[in-house]
Amino acid sequence: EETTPKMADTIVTAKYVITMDEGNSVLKDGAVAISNGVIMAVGLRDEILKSYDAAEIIDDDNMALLPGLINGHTHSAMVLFRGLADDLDLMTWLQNYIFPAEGRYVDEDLIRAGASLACYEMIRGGTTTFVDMYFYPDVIASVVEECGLRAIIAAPMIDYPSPGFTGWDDSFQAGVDFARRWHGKNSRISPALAPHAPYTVSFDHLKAAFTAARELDVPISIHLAEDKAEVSTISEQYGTTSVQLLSRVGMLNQPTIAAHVVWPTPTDIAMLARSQVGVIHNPTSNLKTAAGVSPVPQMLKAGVKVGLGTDGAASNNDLDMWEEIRLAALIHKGVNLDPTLMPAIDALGLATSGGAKAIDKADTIGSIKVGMQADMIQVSLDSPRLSPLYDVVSHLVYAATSQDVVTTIVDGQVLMRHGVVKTLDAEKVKADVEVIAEKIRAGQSAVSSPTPLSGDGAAPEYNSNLN
Ligand SMILES: CSC[C@H]1O[C@@H](n2cnc3c(O)ncnc32)[C@H](O)[C@@H]1O
Ligand SMILES: [Zn+2]
Repeated sequence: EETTPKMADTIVTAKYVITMDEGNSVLKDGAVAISNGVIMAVGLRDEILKSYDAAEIIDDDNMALLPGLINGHTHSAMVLFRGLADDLDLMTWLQNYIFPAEGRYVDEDLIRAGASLACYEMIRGGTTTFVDMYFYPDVIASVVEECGLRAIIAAPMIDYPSPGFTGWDDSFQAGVDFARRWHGKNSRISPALAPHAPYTVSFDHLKAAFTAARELDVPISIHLAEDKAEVSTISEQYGTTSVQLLSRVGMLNQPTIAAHVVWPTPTDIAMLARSQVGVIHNPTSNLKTAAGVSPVPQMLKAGVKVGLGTDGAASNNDLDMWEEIRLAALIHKGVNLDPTLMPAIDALGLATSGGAKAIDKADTIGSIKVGMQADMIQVSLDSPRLSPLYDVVSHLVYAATSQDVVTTIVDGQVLMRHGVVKTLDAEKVKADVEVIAEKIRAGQSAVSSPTPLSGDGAAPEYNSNLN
């Protein structure tokens, strides 16, 4: 008996639909119907095409369809500092090179150009949600509004003079104002507060950020237990660990996105497992700065929510989540001498369903299920390097690259099709970046050596080269 097809906005078909639902089901010859930015049906291709009609039908051959990737920690506009300072330990990199460069060059123009380049790179590579922490968050939010991505944008708070701020008081006030302005303004943009790290924000100020976040009903984003220098500093200053310091502050009982967590103690891991903290693993950045390797399998076993991130492109040096997925699948096998750790599906989970849990958004994104937001990507399986195919998840984790992503959809809106980003003009993005890069080149050639720290425990010299 003929029934009238229901109307959808878009139907996307795929040879494999990798749902990342509770059972990690993979649907062969499947399809998804989207209406008003939400997934209204998931099923077999023939059934969906019989039951639904749509203005746009994306019915390409040989595709994997999966949830859009979630980059749980980055500093988008730092793409402008890509390659500026490499092969350094974290604190030397940060204090002697990056903080001074930020003091010298970061302004609204840099942030607009950098965030646009970062969003272009993320859409191209299949990232649909990112968690950002950087200066001028209103500018970042306006770029995200225009390009169609989804983001948690955390306003920076730090005790030292930094771009746009003379110190804690005005960074705190600006962060609170930002959160108020963007709360509920755009369903794709969630504001957050970002006290930078336990070693750059005092105990009282961490407490103030926590109290404000609770009152404003927004999450916290923070760097935590990243390297051994931080472990020593916090131990000397407070006689405890960074995780337990956050516990004293009360932050473990508040939705908190904690980046890195390379050096948790067993007690820290048990506390994190009972907390509202999501940990974001940043394997490339941690390797490059020689911070170490986060004990992710141990945290997952204990029940900690773990997602995946790139960190900024100045320590990565790109925003490619496929590289992070592969590294997360490989590195823990190697350091633990155990090939069964981090199987492919678990590594993919860090960037999708698990990442959504870590950033407290699992009820809306991270899996392909009826009622979820329509954030999904198509990966072409046509490349010779993906042939032959026996196990699609194995190929996505161990063989695919960001260049294999051909379609990126957020909130039902097609941001990239056939590998062409539709919401940002690549030529304009590159031209705008080049204007800023020229200023940075000129500035760097005028500075013969990095700004040194003026002594043990000196404040980061953000503004040392301003004026
Ligand atoms: C206050 S805005 C964010 C601030 O964080 C700096 N940053 C970038 N990467 C890292 C990292 O791995 N650890 C600590 N801080 C980092 C960035 O340069 C900004 O100053
Ligand atoms: Zn970071």
